[in-house]
Amino acid sequence: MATGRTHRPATRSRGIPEATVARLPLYLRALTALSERSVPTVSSEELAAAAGVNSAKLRKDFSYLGSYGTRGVGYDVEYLVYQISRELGLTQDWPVVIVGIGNLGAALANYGGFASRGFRVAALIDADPAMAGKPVAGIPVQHTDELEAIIRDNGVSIGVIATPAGAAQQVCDRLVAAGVTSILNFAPTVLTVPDGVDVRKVDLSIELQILAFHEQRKAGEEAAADGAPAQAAGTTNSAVAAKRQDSATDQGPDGDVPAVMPA
Ligand SMILES: NC(=O)c1ccc[n+]([C@@H]2O[C@H](COP(=O)([O-])OP(=O)(O)OC[C@H]3O[C@@H](n4cnc5c(N)ncnc54)[C@H](O)[C@@H]3O)[C@@H](O)[C@H]2O)c1
Repeated sequence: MATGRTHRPATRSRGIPEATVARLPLYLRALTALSERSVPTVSSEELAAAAGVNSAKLRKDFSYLGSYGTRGVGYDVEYLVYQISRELGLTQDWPVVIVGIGNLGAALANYGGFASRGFRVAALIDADPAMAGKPVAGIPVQHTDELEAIIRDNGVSIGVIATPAGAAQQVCDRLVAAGVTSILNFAPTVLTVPDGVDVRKVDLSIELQILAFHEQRKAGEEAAADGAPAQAAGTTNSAVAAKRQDSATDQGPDGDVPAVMPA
């Protein structure tokens, strides 16, 4: 059914570049921590350091939001939290379904960080009939037979896939056909979706491979410093590492929106 991956312009319709959008959650996380400590204002340098972003880049990003701060005072923390939350669409409640309630799906269901950021776990869905009705994180698991009705009844637009890779495309197709337009995919496979559907892929093993690449390079540099012949850095992983510097990317090797930007 699906014919191609999502192609999105580098700039959103309201004129905010995708790279800026990808950094907004980093600012929000840092600002939320400041807000919890009742810090009223923050300088661009302090906030940039807390978010792990270059301060000139931060000022440029905030200019897209129309937020320029006050010279000598900095940015108003509460107002910036509100502004970024509004920009990210977090001032409204987003019902989310998780499909595949095994080790990972159950861990995600139990994660309190979704609700505190405006993502309500509306339903947990699994194909195993033995799991139907069993509560996970206080929510009874529902069978996949009910997937379409669950999406419709809860007005769900975001689906999380935590099934084995072999089932992920079929689950994705059903979610999309039922009306889901954003998918967070944890299964180690590339999903094919129609235009208008956004897919974000999370793969911790890719992150580990990138760390392995850096470990290998560090070992090579240390060996070179000790006078030994330098190890050929990244002979197996360099292509992956060069492409994937982010923790949650658009799926596919051509993912262009790093979620964690280099400083
Ligand atoms: N992205 C990451 O960093 C990361 C980390 C760990 C695991 N994973 C992946 O997440 C997935 C789940 O891992 P796990 O350890 O929880 O596996 P698991 O075997 O514990 O759970 C998988 C669950 O999916 C259900 N399921 C199977 N087919 C289904 C279908 N068609 N519809 C609905 N539910 C279905 C199973 O009944 C089971 O409950 C795997 O693809 C794994 O590779 C990704």
